[in-house]
Amino acid sequence: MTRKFGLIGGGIMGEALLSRLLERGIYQPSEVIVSEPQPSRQAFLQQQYDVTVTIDNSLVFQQAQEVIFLAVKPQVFSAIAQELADIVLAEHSPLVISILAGVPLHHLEAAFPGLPVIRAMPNTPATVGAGMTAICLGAYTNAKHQQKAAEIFSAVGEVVEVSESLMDAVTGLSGSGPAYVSILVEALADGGVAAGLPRGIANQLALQTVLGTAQLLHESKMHPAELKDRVTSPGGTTIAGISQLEKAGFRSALIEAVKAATARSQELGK
Ligand SMILES: NC(=O)C1=CN([C@@H]2O[C@H](COP(=O)(O)OP(=O)(O)OC[C@H]3O[C@@H](n4cnc5c(N)ncnc54)[C@H](OP(=O)(O)O)[C@@H]3O)[C@@H](O)[C@H]2O)C=CC1
Ligand SMILES: O=C(O)[C@@H]1CCC=N1
Repeated sequence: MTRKFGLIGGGIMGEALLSRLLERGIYQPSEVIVSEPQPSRQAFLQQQYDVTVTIDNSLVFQQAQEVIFLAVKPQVFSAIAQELADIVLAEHSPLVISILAGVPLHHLEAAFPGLPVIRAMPNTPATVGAGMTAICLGAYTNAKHQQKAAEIFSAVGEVVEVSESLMDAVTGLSGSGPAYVSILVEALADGGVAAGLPRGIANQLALQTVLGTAQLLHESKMHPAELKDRVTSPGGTTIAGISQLEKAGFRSALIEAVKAATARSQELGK
């Protein structure tokens, strides 16, 4: 049986990628093997996607001819590297793609000697095809590997290539960003409830405001400051709200959040 795509770690991000790759026909279920330790998760992945699921990472490593996709927590990376250390791949040289926060190319390349490695940082909107992924290329990659990674991550959203020195900052911004934006949506809705709106309507207003604003910025290519100015009437409601945001350090809180997440990504790679 020829497997092309091996996924190590069938959790949130692994499944997000897998589901879109299958949906897009980039891989057929019979070409995919997934390793996952949790029995209930194994059963779910097998039933939902009709892929081969195993508990054995070495089987994935040995069988996947084209891509080994690492989607485990960074904290289990060294255990997996040890587990796979003695396996020699004689007949194929798969591209290893890692989405592990913080784990640098030189650690990945040491764990998979001689194999082409790409470090990537996607985000959870990948689940609905609206992801943002940054990739950086390892020393043993060529244009074909670059194209393969671009094909995989294009299936779940937009892709940019950056130098590795920027990957921790990418992680702090777009990798972690969906959590910050979710808090923003939740807090906006809470504000609406505080101002007297029923919860359901407040949630709908908050979500559509964030979605619509992002879409408008995206489609118009308008600078965010310009859109802010367009909303803000002299002596009006918006400037009253913005004054409060500035007083509470809203901008600074977001800047510091991205910096803290970047620093944590750097720590995870040590
Ligand atoms: N969540 C996010 O928004 C993003 C996450 N990432 C990165 O993606 C990676 C995965 O994150 P996420 O999907 O959120 O995490 P999850 O915990 O949802 O997924 C990890 C999966 O790996 C499984 N696993 C644990 N140990 C092993 C092992 N030894 N061999 C094989 N599988 C194993 C876990 O099983 P079990 O649950 O039983 O432990 C789990 O199903 C992380 O490195 C993270 O930094 C990158 C971008 C965004
Ligand atoms: O929180 C984390 O560590 C991962 C990496 C980016 C998003 N989630």
